[in-house]
Parts: sequence; structure tokens; C-alpha cells
Amino acid sequence: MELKRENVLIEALPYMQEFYDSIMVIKVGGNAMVSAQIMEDIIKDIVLLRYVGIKPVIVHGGGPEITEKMERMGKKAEFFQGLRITDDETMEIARMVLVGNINTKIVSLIGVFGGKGVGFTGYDGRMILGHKQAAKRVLVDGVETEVDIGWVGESEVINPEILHIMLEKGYIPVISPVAVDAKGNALNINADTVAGDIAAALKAKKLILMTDVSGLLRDMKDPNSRISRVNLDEIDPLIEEGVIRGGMIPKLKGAAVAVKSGVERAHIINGSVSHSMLLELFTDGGVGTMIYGPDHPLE
Ligand SMILES: Nc1ncnc2c1ncn2[C@@H]1O[C@H](COP(=O)(O)OP(=O)(O)O)[C@@H](O)[C@H]1O
Ligand SMILES: CC(=O)N[C@@H](CCC(=O)OP(=O)(O)O)C(=O)O
Repeated sequence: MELKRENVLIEALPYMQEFYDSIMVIKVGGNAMVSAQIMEDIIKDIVLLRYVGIKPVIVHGGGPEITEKMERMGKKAEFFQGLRITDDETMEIARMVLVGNINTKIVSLIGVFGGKGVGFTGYDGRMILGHKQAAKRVLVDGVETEVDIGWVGESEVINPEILHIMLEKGYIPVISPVAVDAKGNALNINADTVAGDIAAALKAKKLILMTDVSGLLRDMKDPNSRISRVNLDEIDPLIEEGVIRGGMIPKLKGAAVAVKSGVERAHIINGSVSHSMLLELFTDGGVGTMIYGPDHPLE
């Protein structure tokens, strides 16, 4: 039975009370931003959150657009366990797409819908200091070989001060997943990883990862095989079994970092379904995959 409109609104009240004044880190994946309409819907939802007293922080991706620009320039995009192999030229392209294009687009849309967005890279306010990831060891024809994945970074220090300042003043921070190392080299960090680290540093209430699938699927070919809840202890075995792979690896690892640091819940949801975030946050029936840990067990 469909709920009456007023019942839908009143069902939201306890959630609004619970989430009032709390920080939520929302990662918008490049795959979730498949169309201008979807992107507008996602940003509208985020502005709504701000107006009901939640403090959203956006971390955005843009993988598909980086790949498209690389291909247009005659370069082949290659990944290692969900991470883009990033040479000097790829780093330039990633910066252009993420900072120059996607970040400014999101900030301007927030303004269109009546919010106050402000764009950041990891360099701003020394927010994310990182280092290049060590070469990976892989077996090639049975021989252990090192693969350098280039300017792919991992964060060492997260300084969230500037984010707190902005949140207190009512701004919605929008973060591009690029950082610097101690020598000032630009680093490309997977946006899920950045979102997990930022959520941990802010001690956010929730981390929401928006992508293009309904959550973690046990069988990628079967959309009905969604795993609705994942305990921290289940993540590594699911990676070993090959259930979590490709782009899902940094998502679940980012979620694990956040939940281990006190974030109550992480959620992987389908951003390409309009207003899925509102359903997740403000209705009794959750959507997507929820990741939780021992500090905040299920009731
Ligand atoms: N078990 C799984 N369940 C769902 N998706 C999976 C799974 N394993 C790998 N994937 C892949 O992960 C993708 C989402 O990650 P990614 O492409 O990095 O998206 P985004 O740009 O939103 O971060 C899905 O589109 C799917 O192809
Ligand atoms: C190291 C690494 O993989 N960086 C990512 C950064 C963007 C990103 O994560 O975008 P999505 O969230 O849309 O996948 C990349 O170059 O694609």
C-alpha cells in the first residue's frame, strides 16, 4: 500500500531528529553522475539535507570522464585492483577533469539549488597530505614482479580543520580526490578512499557511497543478489572469495576505515536511481548495502 504524502513526511521526523547537526560524508561516483538530470537530483537532495540541519560534505569521483578524456587523447586507461595507473600525463588529465570540470560543476549546481558550495582539493588548507603508493607485487607467468602504478596516492595525514570551519558557517564543502606529497607532487587518490579517510577524520555520523549499482551484489549478473548488510569482519573474506572486486574494493575498504574510526554506518547506494539517498536516510526501509562494526552493532 502506498503511503499518503503526509505519512511519508511524518515518517521522516525521527530520522531528521536523529541526524540533526551531524556530519555526513557523501561520495558521488563518476558512474552515479551518468546524466545531467541525475547529477541535479543528487545535488538537490544534498542541499535538502543541509536545510534540515545535516552537515553534508561531498567527495566526488569522475573516473569515467577521466577515461573518456584519456581515450580522446589516444591514451589507454589501465587499472590495478580498481586504481587507475597514473603516469605524469594521466595525472594532468585527472586534475583537469576532477578539479577543473567536475568540482566546479558541483559547486555551481549547489548554488543553483540555493545552497552554498565551496570547492577544495586535498592541497587546500593542507587537508590531505599523502605519499605515492609502493609498487605492487604480482605474479606474471609464475614470477613475482613489481608493478609501479604511478602517481596513485594514499593519505598520510588528514587535517579537517578547514572543513569544520566551513560547516559551521553553513557551507557545503566539495572535495576533489587529489592530494600532494611532502615534495609537492600531485597524487591521484581513489575517491572512495578519500571519502573513507575524510569521514574518519571528521568522525562523521555516516558515510554514503553513491554508485551505479544497487549495492554489493553476491553475483554481479543477478541484480537481486544484493547483500544488504556487511559486518567489518566479512569484508576481507569477501575480497578473497572474489565477490568484492574492481571498483567495489576501494569502496568497501574506504567504508571499513570509516567504520573502524567510529563512523556509525557506511552505505553503498545506487545514485543513478533518483532520490535514493532520501529513501535511505529518511524512510524505514533501507536501500543498498550497509556496512557496520562492533562499536555500533545492529539492534
Ligand atoms: N560484487 C559486486 N557488486 C556490485 N558491483 C561490483 C561488484 N564487484 C565489482 N563491481 C563493480 O563496481 C562498480 C562500481 O564501482 P566504480 O566503477 O568504481 O563506480 P564509481 O565510479 O561509482 O565509484 C560496479 O559498476 C560494478 O561494475
Ligand atoms: C587512483 C584512482 O583510481 N583515482 C580515481 C579518482 C577518481 C575516482 O575515484 O572516480 P570514481 O569514484 O568515479 O571511480 C581515478 O583516476 O579514476
